Amino acid sequence: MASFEVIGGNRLKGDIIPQGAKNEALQVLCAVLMTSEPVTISNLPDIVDVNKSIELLRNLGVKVSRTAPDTYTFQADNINLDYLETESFVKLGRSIRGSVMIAGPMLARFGMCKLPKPGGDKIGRRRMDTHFVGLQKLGATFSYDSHDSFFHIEAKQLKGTYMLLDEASVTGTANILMAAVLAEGTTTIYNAACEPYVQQLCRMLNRMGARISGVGSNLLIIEGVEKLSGTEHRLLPDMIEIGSFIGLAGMTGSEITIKNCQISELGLIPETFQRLGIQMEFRGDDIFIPAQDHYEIDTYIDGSILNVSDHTWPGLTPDLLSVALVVATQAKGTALIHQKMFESRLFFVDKLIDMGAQIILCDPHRATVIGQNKQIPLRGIRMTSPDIRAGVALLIAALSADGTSIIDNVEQIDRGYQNIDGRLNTLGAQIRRI
Ligand SMILES: CC(=O)N[C@H]1[C@@H](OP(=O)(O)OP(=O)(O)OC[C@H]2O[C@@H](n3ccc(=O)[nH]c3=O)[C@H](O)[C@@H]2O)O[C@H](CO)[C@@H](O)[C@@H]1O
Ligand SMILES: C=C(OP(=O)(O)O)C(=O)O
Repeated sequence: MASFEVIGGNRLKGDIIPQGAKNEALQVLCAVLMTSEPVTISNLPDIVDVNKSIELLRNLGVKVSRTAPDTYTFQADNINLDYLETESFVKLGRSIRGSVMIAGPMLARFGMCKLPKPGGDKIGRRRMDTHFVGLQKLGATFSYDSHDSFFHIEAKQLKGTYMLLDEASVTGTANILMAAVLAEGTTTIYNAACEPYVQQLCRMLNRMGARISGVGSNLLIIEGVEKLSGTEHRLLPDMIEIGSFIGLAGMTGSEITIKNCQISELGLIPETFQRLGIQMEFRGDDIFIPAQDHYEIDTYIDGSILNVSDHTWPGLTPDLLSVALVVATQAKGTALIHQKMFESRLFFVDKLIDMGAQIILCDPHRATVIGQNKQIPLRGIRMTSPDIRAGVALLIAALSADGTSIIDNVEQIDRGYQNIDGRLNTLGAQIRRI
């Protein structure tokens, strides 16, 4: 198990380029299975989850060639369905969330898919019903083996239909959408997720010959086509990494420019951090954050306490609430952090409390944070990263703290942040991998 030793208290300075988006990568990598022609994807981050997805594709028989450090060409013209029966598939499938998104493409192209319950963060219940109910509505038959947690789905011919999803699941929408693209007739998906990840997947599929309209809304209409062709696709910058860097800059009083952010795709993320008191300027497509000795949390118009909560897109993504929470600990003022979607994502506040933060965990979903206005800095301690975003929030806390911290289990952070220690050290951080 790897750890970071972090010497806190340094101000960072300089430019940083966000990596390509992890959660978009996991979707579009599965979409290469939709055609026998070459698909080139660029701006792929070199992170554990993406590399595991690529390994999964390679093991399925996809030809993979790396043409630049962040660019790969994939050709799924000779898929080995027997791989789905192997131990290697079970192990790899269980280790990442993204593996679930092979279901839609495999079903559409090969009439079947088997897959183990996917991995990803342990942040509460992560049910898969929306995925499989949607695929069943397209005509697939489905079974689940609770002994080995295996899903099995098959269909001779998928048929378009109308469906109203019971929740706007991000990966569920991607799965159903990919199956519907090659179904016979028209599919309407209402209450579809519309995160930039899903929008990018739709744009990529349309370039491959799909006929999807309503992109960016929660009503997708898909006219089925017989086959798709190859394409080239570039990932958006990772909006969660951009939000993490904004929080890092505010918390450590650093002057940082985050380059090429595609600001128009960030939704409420910049505004959320502005309301927590972090100043920023949009300079073209860069976000400049000036060094700030103090920052103050906004209140509502009537003076009541700010509530930072997640919502399906275009609401605030749940993946940034841990960072927002840590930022609030050193602000002037009080905020309620309300994580509506996941019930086990706020427990990491124990570590922040050990560092000296003033937080009341009201229940598994809500924490009240009383900011210290940087008058009492956090103290460095030893802690373990429970999940990817709590891990990065703890790293930000450690970088702002007095003294040295050790963060264990940084494999969680490595799942989604490319060379985070190296990149932050070039800005003046002191992080050592031990
Ligand atoms: C690989 C990937 O892309 N992972 C992301 C994806 O996971 P993933 O696609 O697995 O998450 P889902 O969108 O399916 O759902 C996330 C959680 O929110 C709940 N839920 C969801 C929609 C809804 O309208 N109401 C509701 O309560 C679900 O029951 C579940 O507990 O989306 C999550 C929600 O943005 C993000 O945290 C994950 O980083
Ligand atoms: C929860 C996350 O990822 P995953 O769905 O891969 O566990 C995340 O990216 O914050």
